[in-house]
Amino acid sequence: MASHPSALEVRGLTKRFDRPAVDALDLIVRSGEFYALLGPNGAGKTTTLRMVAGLLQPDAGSIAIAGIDALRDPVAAKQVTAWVSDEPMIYDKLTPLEYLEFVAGLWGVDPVLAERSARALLVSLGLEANMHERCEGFSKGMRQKVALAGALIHDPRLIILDEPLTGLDAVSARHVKGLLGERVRAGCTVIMTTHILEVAERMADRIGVITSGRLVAEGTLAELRQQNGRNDTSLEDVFIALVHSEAAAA
Ligand SMILES: Nc1ncnc2c1ncn2[C@@H]1O[C@H](COP(=O)(O)OP(=O)(O)OP(=O)(O)O)[C@@H](O)[C@H]1O
Repeated sequence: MASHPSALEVRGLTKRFDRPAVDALDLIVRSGEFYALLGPNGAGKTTTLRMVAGLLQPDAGSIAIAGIDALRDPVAAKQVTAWVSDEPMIYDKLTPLEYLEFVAGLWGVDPVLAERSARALLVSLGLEANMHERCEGFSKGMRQKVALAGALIHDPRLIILDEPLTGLDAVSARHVKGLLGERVRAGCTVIMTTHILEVAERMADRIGVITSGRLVAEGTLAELRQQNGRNDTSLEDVFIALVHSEAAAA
């Protein structure tokens, strides 16, 4: 995957419910970058990512993950992709270690390697002390971290996260950010939605802004500022200006 220039290439992606949620969206995320997908509530971020992750069938368009046609070959695409939703689903009766070993087994990861990776993931997410406790007593934040570890256990090259930091305390958020930063430095690609603009500002190589199912701005923070003639303002100011101007144009 590292050899393919784009980790994700979406063309004309469209999904309609009672009205268009994603509207002929074109989006390219380069291999090895940390890409933050921003947008107001209902902009179409989750719908886009659910289609990319193979959980929702598009009405039209194409999705290529590291050059793999994800609509024609969803299994190959999923093999290199992690999906972390904002509603973590884990097995309550298992301990985190058992859960990770179970997920690794589904992916066919060698058991010795799986146990080593599982322990390393749980340690880096601050769950070392809870490794052998059943997940049923865990808080939402702890469950979120177990779900994240489960999504990373098969060593995916493209990591897609929908609001991964919501509900996490400062220490847990730091663990998650640290882990994602590490993965990017190791050559993985991260695509993340967030309403925490400060995180996008600090972590993202590039930022895309979606409103009404379309990409309305994209670039580094410096480029977004420049495009908006706001050279010394925060991402929050740029974001609000963008969303206002799109709403006014609609
Ligand atoms: N299963 C569904 N059935 C009907 N409408 C849906 C469904 N899922 C999403 N939508 C609609 O599609 C639009 C885009 O929703 P989506 O969840 O993708 O937005 P979002 O950008 O992720 O928003 P948020 O920031 O609030 O999570 C919204 O109008 C939403 O109501």
